[in-house]
This record gives sequence, C-alpha cells and structure tokens, in this order.
Amino acid sequence: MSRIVIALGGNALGNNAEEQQRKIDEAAPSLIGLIKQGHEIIVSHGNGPQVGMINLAFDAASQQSDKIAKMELPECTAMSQGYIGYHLQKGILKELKRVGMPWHVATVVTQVEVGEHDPAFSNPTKPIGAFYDEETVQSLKKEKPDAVFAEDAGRGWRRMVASPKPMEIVERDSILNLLDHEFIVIACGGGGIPVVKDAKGNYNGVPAVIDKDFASAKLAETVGAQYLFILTAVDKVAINFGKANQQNLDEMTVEQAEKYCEEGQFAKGSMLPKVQAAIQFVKSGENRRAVIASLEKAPMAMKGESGTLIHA
Ligand SMILES: Nc1ncnc2c1ncn2[C@@H]1O[C@H](COP(=O)(O)OP(=O)(O)O)[C@@H](O)[C@H]1O
Ligand SMILES: NC(=O)OP(=O)(O)O
Repeated sequence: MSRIVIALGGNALGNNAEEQQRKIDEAAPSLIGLIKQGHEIIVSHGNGPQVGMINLAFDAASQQSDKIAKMELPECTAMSQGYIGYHLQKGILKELKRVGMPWHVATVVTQVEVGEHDPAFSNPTKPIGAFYDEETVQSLKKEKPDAVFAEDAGRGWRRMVASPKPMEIVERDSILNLLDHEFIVIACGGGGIPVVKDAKGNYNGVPAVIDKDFASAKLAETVGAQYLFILTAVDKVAINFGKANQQNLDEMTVEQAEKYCEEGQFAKGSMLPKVQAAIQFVKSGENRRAVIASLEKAPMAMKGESGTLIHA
C-alpha cells in the first residue's frame, strides 16, 4: 500500500458550481479506484479560476452596493477551499456509497505559511480568474490600474497575482490525525491560504495565491507520501508541446526533467510548476515518485499504463 497525494487542477474543475460538481462526480471513480487498489489518498486541488471569480464577484458587487464589501485574496481562497471541498466530499461520499466502502471524508481549511519577504510579492506570476482577449484587458486595466495581466501559456490573458513558495502547513497535525483515523483528507486547496507569522507567533493572511502544485509537494513531504499525483487535462507531459515533433514522455529522471526545464520545454504558470513540484518531491526523500497524468486515467497511471513518471 502507498500513501498518495493527489493534486487536482483548478482549470479541470469547470466554470460554475454545476459543472464543477459534475466533473468531480465523474472523477470520483478514478480517486476511489486508487483506494480499491489498496492505497491511501489525500486530495488537494487548484483554485485559479475560482479564486479569481470570487474576488471579481465581490469587487463588482461592492461597486453596485455599499452593503457589500470587497473580499481580499486570503478570504477568497478560504471560500474556494470551502465550496470545492464541499463538492469533493459529496462526490467522493456518493462513490464510496456506490461501491460499499466505509471510509470517511473531511476537508481541512488549510493555512500555509509563506515568507514575508518572498521575492514573489514584487513579481506577480500566478494566473487567476477567467481568460480574456487583449482588447478586454486594456479596458479592465482602466478600471483596475493596479492589476497585472499577462498571457497564460498561449490560452489567453489572465490577471496575475503574487505566488510565494509554501514553507509550512499550519494544520499539519490535524491532517495527520485525520489520516491516522482512516479519513480521506482534502487539504491545501488552492495551495492553502497564504499566511505569514508575526512577532507574537500569530498568523495573518497575505494578498497572494500559492501554487497548488508546490503546496501539494509540500503536503506530500509532510505526510510522508510515497507518491505525488498531479492530475490535469493532458495524459502525459510532452517535449516540443504543441509542435509537429511533440513527444509525449512515459517517464523522466529528475536530471532529465531539470534539463527540460532549463531548455524552456514547459510553459510557465501551467506545466512548468507541475514538473518543478514533481522534482522537488522526488528529491525530498528516498523512494518518492511523482506522476503527472490526466484525471480520468489516474488508476491506469498507478499501474504504469498512463501518465509521465518522474523518478530519481
Ligand atoms: N510541455 C507540456 N506538456 C504537456 N502539457 C503542457 C505542456 N506545456 C503546457 N501544457 C499545458 O498545460 C496544461 C496544464 O496546466 P494547467 O491547465 O494550468 O493546469 P491545472 O490542471 O493545474 O489547472 C495542459 O493541459 C497543457 O495544455
Ligand atoms: N492555486 C492554484 O495553483 O490553482 P490552479 O491549479 O487552478 O492554477
């Protein structure tokens, strides 16, 4: 039996609540498929589209009514953890009931400590919210002059926010306790709520969105997982992605992965953080492996029949 941390992509969760629940319901058999194979799973998820939508919704509503206040990014991530966790709990419980497996599920609202002076605070690189065309971005910039927008991996323009590196998971002991009691734990959603510790040892939220792939690597290290599964919309990592000579990779060593990163084979803000997080996890201890695969083919990836394996 292996302990597996599974990171689900925010972009794979759809654009509204109904779509999100449907996609999670469709994904649940793959997740439970891993438990049926005898493994223990911990689930984390992205929130890029969702955190941007929540933040924008409160901005827009506060302009319409003085009864509605703006909502800052840490609170927006907390909200996204709540409603994505709720959908995951429902979808996973429904599947567990269908296959007659007596497991429990719980979502932990998770704070993740980041460095107050992380250089990311002066260089926003994390894409959030919807995709825009360049013309729309010009008009949005007039309304929100401080907002930064940039092209996201050839898919359109998106708002960019700071994405500091995760250092510690504040709710570490709660997560470990739930795992000891045979819970399927959902944690570190949206990379976790970014917090910094003050001089008195208290935590305070900061305006950023942590990359869920890096947070998931930290979670996998923290719970002593043997595997980190990063599930997204493609079956395998590719080199020369999108070109005539695209080559899908079955596996790569950490050394090969580092070389491909240096060559610029992986798009920033999409595949690059996944490969970097995989490298970080594999290097963090012995017998640690990472798999980047599609959500639908997770059980196949566990048997080595799909996905890209990253190993020492
Ligand atoms: N070299 C590559 N190999 C495979 N996919 C790539 C590569 N470079 C960029 N991509 C794109 O990255 C996407 C995954 O990133 P993203 O959608 O941001 O992830 P998430 O599922 O976490 O939201 C893939 O669906 C694919 O379109
Ligand atoms: N927080 C985060 O990394 O979300 P996505 O995976 O949706 O980009």
